[in-house]
Amino acid sequence: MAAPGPRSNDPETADESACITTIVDTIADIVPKLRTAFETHRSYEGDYNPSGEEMLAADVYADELLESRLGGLDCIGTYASEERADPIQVGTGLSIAVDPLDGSSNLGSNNGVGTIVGIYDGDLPASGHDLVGAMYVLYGPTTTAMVATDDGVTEYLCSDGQREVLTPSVSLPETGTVYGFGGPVPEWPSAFRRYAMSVQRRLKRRYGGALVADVNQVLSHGGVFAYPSLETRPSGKLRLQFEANPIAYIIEQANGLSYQGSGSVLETEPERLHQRTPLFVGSPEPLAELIETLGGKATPPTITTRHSPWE
Ligand SMILES: O=P(O)(O)OC[C@H]1O[C@](O)(COP(=O)(O)O)[C@@H](O)[C@@H]1O
Ligand SMILES: [Mg+2]
Ligand SMILES: [Mg+2]
Repeated sequence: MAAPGPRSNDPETADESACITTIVDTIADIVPKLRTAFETHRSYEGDYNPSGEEMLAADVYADELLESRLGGLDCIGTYASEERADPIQVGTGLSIAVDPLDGSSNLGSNNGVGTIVGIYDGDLPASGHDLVGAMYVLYGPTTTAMVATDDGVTEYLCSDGQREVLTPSVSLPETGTVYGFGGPVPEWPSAFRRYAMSVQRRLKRRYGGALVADVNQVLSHGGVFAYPSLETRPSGKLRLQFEANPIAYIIEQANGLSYQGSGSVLETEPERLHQRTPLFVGSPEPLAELIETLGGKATPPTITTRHSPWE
């Protein structure tokens, strides 16, 4: 068995734990407002975000509401969002990187969308190893929140501005039953295509076009999510700071694995705030097979977890 990864996420301090709790409570409180905005902010505004994507009115609304409420917390020093070119200083404390509305293109078709928050102890762009916590909200038939700290992953039901525990300790099964792969098949790298042909014989296809909703399927049933590099997107589509790092942290804290082509997503060198990365996350067995197929060496999660699948 290969040695564990070179670095681990430092356990968060009592202040960081308190800050994470306040962030989660604040987001639970604004969920009803966000859901209402999804009904009334459905048009494209003609403005483009730093990744060159046209923003929905709901993208802008969610970003402004999250900036005002999270940026107003005493424990937050920096607010950054995929909708803004640069981070903004809002005080002293932790840095948060937010995808205010993930899966925006699903709003018009009334499919699942989400919000992703990475909570870093360090200046942005930061390493995944600077994460002290991460969460996502999934706006589906019900609204749920998946919250990861170095104590593990807890799922909450968000209702009427409150949250209640739904799953106290989320842990991925060794193999699972679903897969979701993004991007046009003809543009996949040949090694990934070989892997996909193999996996689809054993797992059920679950792909809906919103990272949070697709990853939540994997966390619920076990399996694998992938958005690989493409011919037209050699660095992949998903953003490291706002999407890949927080999702990889949640998955690894739930005893799964993440990979980006040469190692754990959390090992990726942060170069630019809006840099993109290939993203592979999921249960240990399908991820180990994927890593080997892509020419890598499956190693244990890079963050120490209480229930490491490698013990
Ligand atoms: O439309 P595609 O190529 O399937 O890409 C889907 C991916 O793009 C995204 O919608 C990008 O996120 P945003 O909507 O926040 O820009 C992801 O949620 C999803 O995984
Ligand atoms: Mg997104
Ligand atoms: Mg978004």
